[in-house]
Amino acid sequence: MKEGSMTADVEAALPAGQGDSAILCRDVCRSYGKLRVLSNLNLTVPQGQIYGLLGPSGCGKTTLLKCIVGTLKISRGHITVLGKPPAFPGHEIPGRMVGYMPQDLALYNEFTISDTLIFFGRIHGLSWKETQARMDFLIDFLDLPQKHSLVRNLSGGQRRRVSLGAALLQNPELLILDEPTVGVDPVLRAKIWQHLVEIVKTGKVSVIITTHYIEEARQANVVGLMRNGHLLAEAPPEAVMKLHSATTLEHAFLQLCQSSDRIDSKQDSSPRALVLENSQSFESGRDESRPILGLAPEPTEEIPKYSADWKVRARHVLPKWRNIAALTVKTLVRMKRMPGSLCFQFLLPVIQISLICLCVGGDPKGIQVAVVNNETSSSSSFSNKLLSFLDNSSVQQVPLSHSDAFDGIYNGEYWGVLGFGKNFTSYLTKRMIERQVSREVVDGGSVHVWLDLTSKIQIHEIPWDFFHIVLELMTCFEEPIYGSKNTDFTTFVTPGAVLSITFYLAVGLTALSFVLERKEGLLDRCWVAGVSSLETMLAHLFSQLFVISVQIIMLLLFILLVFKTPNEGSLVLVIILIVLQGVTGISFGLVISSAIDDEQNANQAALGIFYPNLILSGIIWPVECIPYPLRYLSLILPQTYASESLRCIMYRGWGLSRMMVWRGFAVTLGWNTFFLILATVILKLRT
Ligand SMILES: Nc1ncnc2c1ncn2[C@@H]1O[C@H](COP(=O)(O)OP(=O)(O)OP(=O)(O)O)[C@@H](O)[C@H]1O
Repeated sequence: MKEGSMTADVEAALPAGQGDSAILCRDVCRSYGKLRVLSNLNLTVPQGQIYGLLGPSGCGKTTLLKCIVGTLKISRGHITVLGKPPAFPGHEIPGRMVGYMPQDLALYNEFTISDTLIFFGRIHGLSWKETQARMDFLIDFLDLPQKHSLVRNLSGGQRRRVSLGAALLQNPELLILDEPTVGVDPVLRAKIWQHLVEIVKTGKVSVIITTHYIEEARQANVVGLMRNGHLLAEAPPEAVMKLHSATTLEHAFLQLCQSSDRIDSKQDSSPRALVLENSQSFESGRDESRPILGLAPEPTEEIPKYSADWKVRARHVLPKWRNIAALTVKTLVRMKRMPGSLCFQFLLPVIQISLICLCVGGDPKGIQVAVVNNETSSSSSFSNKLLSFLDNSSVQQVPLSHSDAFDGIYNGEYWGVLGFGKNFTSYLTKRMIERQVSREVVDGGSVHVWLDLTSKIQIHEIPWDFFHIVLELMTCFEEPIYGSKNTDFTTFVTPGAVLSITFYLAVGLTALSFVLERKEGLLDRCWVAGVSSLETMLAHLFSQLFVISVQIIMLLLFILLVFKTPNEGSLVLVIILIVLQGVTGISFGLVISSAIDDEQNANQAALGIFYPNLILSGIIWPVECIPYPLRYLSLILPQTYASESLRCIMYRGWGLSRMMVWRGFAVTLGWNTFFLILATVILKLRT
């Protein structure tokens, strides 16, 4: 009887019907994999009231709040927030209508307090004047330090207050605060509650707040006790205490939990007992979705149908430049606050290309070769003439006796031994004059070469020099059609290396961007403020474009002016192709960043593709040398045709009318579009 009248009290205290509710959750279910966190949950937040959501750690409060603001999708049921489901086209939830303070601090550490508030002000479309006025109020109200203080230098409690300030900034109609009073001193805690009580008085603002300090929730108009993913009670705090004759809210909740445990154990142990209990107690055999205390959803409650015309839907999908600008400025401000890292990013490509130009493709120097010359030392002897042809900057000739030369090569002192017989000149002359000579003449008129072939690159230079001499004697090289006679390996490698450096630095710049922001709750916070996945992508693209533009300018200055790499073609085409490759790198980094949650895995993914891509793209060795099945793979990679295209522009002076040139641009643009769409879709699917 007592309980029956109490339920009536509760019903009178709570507004009924959807029209009066700020938030309605009906039969809401949400799981993480196999873990069911919200189970047929029903919750009603009355309009213009404070709703205290209480419950033990891990019961699903944060998950519920994320579903309410639309950053998590529910697997069943429906949620209405301020009249429409979250993320419904044209609805400003997520957006300006909701102020969300997540449990994580979700603040940019490199920002000052004023940067933080200006950033959120921009996203909410506040004017400069409005933002400044609200900032002054919040700094005073939340007792914050000077507005130019960096967030990373604030104490834990101060950071929480900045986070609360960001949620209150735009005077939202709905405030969702996940443990705003943790780490806040009792005086300020009281002040925050007083502020919440004041703002709901107008009847236009509704608040849902979670807290671990159960007693402070007595100031809420309604409290909801959550346990195991559903609500045990939903009623004004006084009603909850009265029902359990408790003097404190904490005590009342303890009793509710115990009643709930008793029911659960009875249900588990005996299905028969359940039937018996059903007729005796209002608690037993209870439908999980119905709270022990409070309003249960009306069985006849209808789910309204919502619709939006195509213009609203289109506007909802299209990116807002205001948000892109705010996010781009945010990234640039963060970069400015890390000058060391920015300088490193600008210098790294120059260091890399310089190392490639200096260390790859040059001629070997100072290779020690033992020379055993058994001919007389006359300068007219063929052996001495041949030896004088050897490039002495590459090969350092060490005249030795036969035994010393072989001892030296066995001890690793020399890379080879060149031997000339006693009668080398006369035998060689005979070989040249006579058509048929004996084996002895052939042998005596030959240069004998013994090599240590463990270092191929150096030793190949020795027979190459002889080969070269013969070639020079026998061949008449006309002027080359493309390139120069002095073309070396560095010239071949440089265009591909420039593209590859630009691509990988861009991957490195972006691969961690979402990973860290997601981990710190910054992505969620921005989404609740109304930023879309596409806007996040585009903003990252634009801000990173600034970095890669500086990198590309420095790279080009170095390769063209310092290392004198030839460029016969249009510099504009060269720049466009390199920038587009940088964009490919950024968009690939965004794919990694949106698909992977963990820094280590994101780093591994970025590093893992580096080497195979470098080898397969024909950057350090021509594609024509790659075995066939792998060659097909090579051709679809983003840098294979692009490197070829850049070489054609720079060394052949070709333009876009040539297939080998436009093909590189087309493939690069194709990859850019694919990666950007993929990253946006992944990011959207993962919220
Ligand atoms: N991203 C996630 N992936 C898998 N499980 C998760 C994830 N987020 C939360 N959970 C699990 O869901 C359950 C509810 O978590 P939630 O953060 O909603 O609890 P809570 O009531 O807010 O806890 P607290 O008061 O400690 O913040 C926990 O068991 C948690 O481990």
